[in-house]
Amino acid sequence: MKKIQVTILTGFLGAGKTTLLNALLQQLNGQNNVVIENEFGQVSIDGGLVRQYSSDVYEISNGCICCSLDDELFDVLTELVHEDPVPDHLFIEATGVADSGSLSGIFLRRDISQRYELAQVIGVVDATNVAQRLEEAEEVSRQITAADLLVLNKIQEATEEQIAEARDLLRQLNPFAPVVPSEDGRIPVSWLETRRSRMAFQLPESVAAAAKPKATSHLQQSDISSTTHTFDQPFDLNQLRHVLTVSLMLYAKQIYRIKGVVKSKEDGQSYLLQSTGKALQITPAAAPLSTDSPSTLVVIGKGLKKEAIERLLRQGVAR
Ligand SMILES: Nc1nc2c(ncn2[C@@H]2O[C@H](COP(=O)(O)OP(=O)(O)OP(=O)(O)O)[C@@H](O)[C@H]2O)c(=O)[nH]1
Repeated sequence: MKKIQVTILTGFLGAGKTTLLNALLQQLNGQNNVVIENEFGQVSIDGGLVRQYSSDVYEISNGCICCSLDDELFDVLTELVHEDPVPDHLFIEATGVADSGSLSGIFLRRDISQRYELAQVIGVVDATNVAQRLEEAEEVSRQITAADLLVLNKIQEATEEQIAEARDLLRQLNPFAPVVPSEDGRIPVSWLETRRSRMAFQLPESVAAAAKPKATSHLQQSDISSTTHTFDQPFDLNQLRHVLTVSLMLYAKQIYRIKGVVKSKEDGQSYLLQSTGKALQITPAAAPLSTDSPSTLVVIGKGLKKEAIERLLRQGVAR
């Protein structure tokens, strides 16, 4: 029986996993691919973005699938093998703080490995900030170490020194994985061809240990958290941009990521808002994103205080 090929995308918050996934799906257009989107916040934003390129998207929000191995992920994996036709390829976008070792471990369990083959773990790295992120968040080195292929993304934004330093760090942490540079997640689709993940050769005992549901999730141990903010009133986008640009400079060590949809007072349209580090993008939403409120923003970082962030965002609401 032909097994479903699995590619796991890991990488820290905002490194470019969704961008890479969309770039790959565009190139694979017409193939029978399925996507599982796992997001850190309570509200899924990426699912809507990926759905532009794949109709078969399963969303698992509010929790890491590497921590809830017995729940939603298993349900989806069980459902997929009953699809007709059975998908050829499953892409899983892990959350930015996922433990890729545990996630890969699931595909080595005997019941799962009968129908699925872990082809590759792709680690996405932001060339402009990987050195800093390695110091700030312990998840980053684990994600890099567990990858079969490392995509060094955003190289057009990075200096030559940053790229050289990033390459050195990646080589030290993971000498096995080829490093592919990319702009906006674009890599040749040939990198997906017939591979078998290095993780697929782990010893059965270590696999079983890795894939065991843990009493406490690593998110409970991590000091990274998310807050979700919904607004019925539209925003003054210039004002919001100003407030956020200043805040991202001031709180660069606390706010890792903001993403969501905001409605503009000026033209009544919805805009996609994304920040990674100090970089902020507000662009027209290409497709309607299914959020319950006209504006929904998810903020991810360390030591976040919901009320303070809410006050800050409200400064961007149109008067
Ligand atoms: N300038 C620039 N921006 C990029 C590039 N690749 C991705 N981005 C932007 O970086 C932001 C984060 O990209 P995503 O693909 O959503 O990152 P992610 O890793 O999926 O993020 P999370 O799911 O939140 O962990 C978005 O605003 C992208 O448009 C790039 O090569 N250059």
